[in-house]
Amino acid sequence: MKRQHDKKQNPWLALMIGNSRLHWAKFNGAKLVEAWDIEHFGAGDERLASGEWKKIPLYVASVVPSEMIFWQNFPNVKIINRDQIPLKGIYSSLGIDRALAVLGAGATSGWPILVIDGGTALTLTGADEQRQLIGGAIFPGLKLQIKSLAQGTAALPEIPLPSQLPPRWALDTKSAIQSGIIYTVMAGIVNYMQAWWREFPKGQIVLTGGDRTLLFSYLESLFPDIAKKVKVDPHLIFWGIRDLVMSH
Ligand SMILES: Nc1ncnc2c1ncn2[C@@H]1O[C@H](COP(=O)(O)OP(=O)(O)O)[C@@H](O)[C@H]1O
Ligand SMILES: CC(C)(COP(=O)(O)O)[C@@H](O)C(=O)NCCC(=O)O
Ligand SMILES: [K+]
Repeated sequence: MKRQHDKKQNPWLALMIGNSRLHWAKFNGAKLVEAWDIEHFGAGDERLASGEWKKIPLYVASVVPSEMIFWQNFPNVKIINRDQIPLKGIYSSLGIDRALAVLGAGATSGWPILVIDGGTALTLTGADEQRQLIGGAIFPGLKLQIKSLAQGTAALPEIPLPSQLPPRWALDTKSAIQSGIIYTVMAGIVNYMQAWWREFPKGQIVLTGGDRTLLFSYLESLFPDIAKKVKVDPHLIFWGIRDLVMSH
């Protein structure tokens, strides 16, 4: 990527296209000034239509290939792809969001680093001190698990996620779904965390994604000592993009 702006304070935009939402950030140089999420195919951001915003460099990464077609033609767009990510051992189909989040987490918290991204899918992605991808795991995110039960059964409704840990032993359908999804997800995540710390005792763990706050509050209730060692950062992907933009 060629540097488009010599002055350290110049504005630029970052867009991460996820499977549920578009994640936007505006930077002045290395400083993030604003971040916001918008729906796919929802009301667009009217600022983008303004002439001023069209002059600002826009760095786009996407895990939804069909959405990239629209943004490719946007003025001043730089597409971010896997070849630009300074991590070793990246496999050819690794999600660019996972690669950027690990890069951003390592750049801000240090290495080895494990990122747990509670997005549409829940992903775990680790890298060691040599910035070598260790690997990770993918499973359905909280909302997707709820939706899949509602879609695949006759009697199960699509229920909301509680902001606090629900009771484990449920006596109604809504609570039973909440319990089943939340306790199994948390047990699974903690199992991965413990395996991570066995292999990398000084390794960092950072939670991100749309469900980060919920996941962290469940973690604090269930495993307070583990929660103390885990960070939460909504902007890991943007720190990864910043790392690429500022180093070129
Ligand atoms: N306003 C919202 N719209 C959609 N999902 C949301 C919202 N607020 C929180 N979430 C949660 O965020 C998760 C999606 O995370 P997000 O990081 O936006 O996904 P992606 O990066 O895959 O687009 C869902 O599981 C959902 O529970
Ligand atoms: C696993 C993902 C669907 C997660 O996407 P998200 O939930 O953030 O929208 C995405 O990172 C992806 O499409 N990955 C490709 C497969 C892989 O990473 O191995
Ligand atoms: K994500």
